[in-house]
Amino acid sequence: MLSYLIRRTRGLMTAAALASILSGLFSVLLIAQINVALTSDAASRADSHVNPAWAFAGIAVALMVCRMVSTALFERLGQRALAELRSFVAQCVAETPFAQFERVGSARIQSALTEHSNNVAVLFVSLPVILTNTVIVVGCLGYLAMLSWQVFLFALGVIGLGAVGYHLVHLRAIHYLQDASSEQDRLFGHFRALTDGAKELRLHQRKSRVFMDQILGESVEGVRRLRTYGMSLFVISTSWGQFLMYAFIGLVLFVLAGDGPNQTQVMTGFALVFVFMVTPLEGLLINIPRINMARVAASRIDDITREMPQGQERQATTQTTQVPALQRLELRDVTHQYYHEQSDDFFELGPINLSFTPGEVVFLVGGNGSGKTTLAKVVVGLYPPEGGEVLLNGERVEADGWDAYRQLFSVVFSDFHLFERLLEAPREGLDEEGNRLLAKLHLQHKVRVENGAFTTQALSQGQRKRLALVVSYLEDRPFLVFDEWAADQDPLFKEVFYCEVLPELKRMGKAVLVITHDDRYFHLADRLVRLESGKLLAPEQLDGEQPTSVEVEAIEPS
Ligand SMILES: Nc1ncnc2c1ncn2[C@@H]1O[C@H](COP(=O)(O)OP(=O)(O)OP(=O)(O)O)[C@@H](O)[C@H]1O
Repeated sequence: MLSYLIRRTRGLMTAAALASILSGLFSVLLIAQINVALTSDAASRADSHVNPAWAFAGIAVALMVCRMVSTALFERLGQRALAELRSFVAQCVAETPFAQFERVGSARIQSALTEHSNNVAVLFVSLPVILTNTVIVVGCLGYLAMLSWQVFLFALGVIGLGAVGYHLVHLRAIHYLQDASSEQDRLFGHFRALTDGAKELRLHQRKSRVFMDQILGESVEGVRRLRTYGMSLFVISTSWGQFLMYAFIGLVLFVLAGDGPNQTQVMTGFALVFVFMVTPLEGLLINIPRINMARVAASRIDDITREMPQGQERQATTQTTQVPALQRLELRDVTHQYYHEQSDDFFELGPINLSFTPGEVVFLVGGNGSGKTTLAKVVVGLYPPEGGEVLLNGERVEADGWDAYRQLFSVVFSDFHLFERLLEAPREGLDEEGNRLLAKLHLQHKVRVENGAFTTQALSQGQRKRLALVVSYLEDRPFLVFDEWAADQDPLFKEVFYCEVLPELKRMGKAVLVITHDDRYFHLADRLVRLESGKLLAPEQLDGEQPTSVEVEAIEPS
């Protein structure tokens, strides 16, 4: 992921790196200039071709410009990286098969979109510091080599010793940071429970306490502890590096210095360069951990996006597929399986044999957990069948055809989501048509459609479901699916739904699949199919008996 981002921004990155390196070089030149000014006498200053004051001023201005350019460019790169990462993860989420999306889970996705992406972007803020400071440290060492090669070799030895210690501690620190990232993914799930379960938590003191202290609290604490361990190790290695630095200065000044000629000049040069080098070295030691944090975050994003393969879903966001015509839709021996990790067992749907035709209203009934919603997801192509096949107008839907296939359907799931805007392509009269439907569902005084958006969504759950019904009407797809739509409607609207809306959809030639428990209205179905433990019951077994997987044919209204 990091190398991908760096590749994507190669031009800007090279310019920013160049500016950082130049600013490091100018810093070293500046210190050399100061040292010359401090240690040279008036005669040699007069001999010099360039006025030292002007040279100093020129270098200082060049340094300022390079610093400004490098920081501004890297800041820009950081924001661009953040935007690219977020778009990339969002794209993966939008394009991955739905079952895969469910397996990854929204908590990890949230974590990737926020915290991990931020940590990667921080890298770009740290990079100029690291580059500039590396050049300063290397430049200062070079300058030291010019002053005294013995001291230079000694300095290299000390830096080598520091690097080994630093590296060993880092490996351990990264291990802690990786554990902290995994815990943080779980923490995002708890944050979601904190907001989604706001009502339940307020109603139950004990539940709230256990959740806050043991679940959320322990997770927050876990992230804190692991991050603290990791970062403390970084601090230890940073302090170790600083100690070595001062030990080195002490040894050079008080042990290695000796009493040679020009000793004061050499000593002044050493002291000046050392003191000048301390801050960049500290900057390096502080910013290197950020690179590691960014690496850990990037590898988490890699893991998450790798688990969301793209491919057959790709067309979803890159092109608009024509809604195919519907003459007949058939499921042949279709199966789908859920694996439950905790209990190590499976829920098996099917084999299912079922067909649908336009202008037909099919009711799907069955007990809780019998697999109705799962079957609806299979019918609409959210779960392409693991076994068996789906035939659209007599032709098998192939792996690359699912995205086009899904465009047949408009669904109101029981856990539906209402987007703020009506996202289907704007068309003539969309607002008027929407407002007509709102009036039909007695919502005209609460909400209106204006410029392709609902004026409010602050409505009751039942009212919001009516809005979702309006949306699916407006989408005008050939096949509509309602998952327990009427469950939270009052009797008046149940009546409107079953006795007006469904017959109207039938008249319009739509195929309709209605998941329902409203046995009062079962007689209105053209066909009733019943699921039990993932299997369709044969029509003659509707009053009980053994489930089998057979084609379910029309049941005459009783
Ligand atoms: N995303 C999922 N991952 C794993 N198992 C699931 C998932 N969704 C549903 N299941 C399992 O599949 C079975 C059928 O669930 P499904 O939601 O299809 O039933 P349903 O008939 O619609 O139930 P209800 O009437 O309560 O809505 C359940 O036992 C459930 O545990």
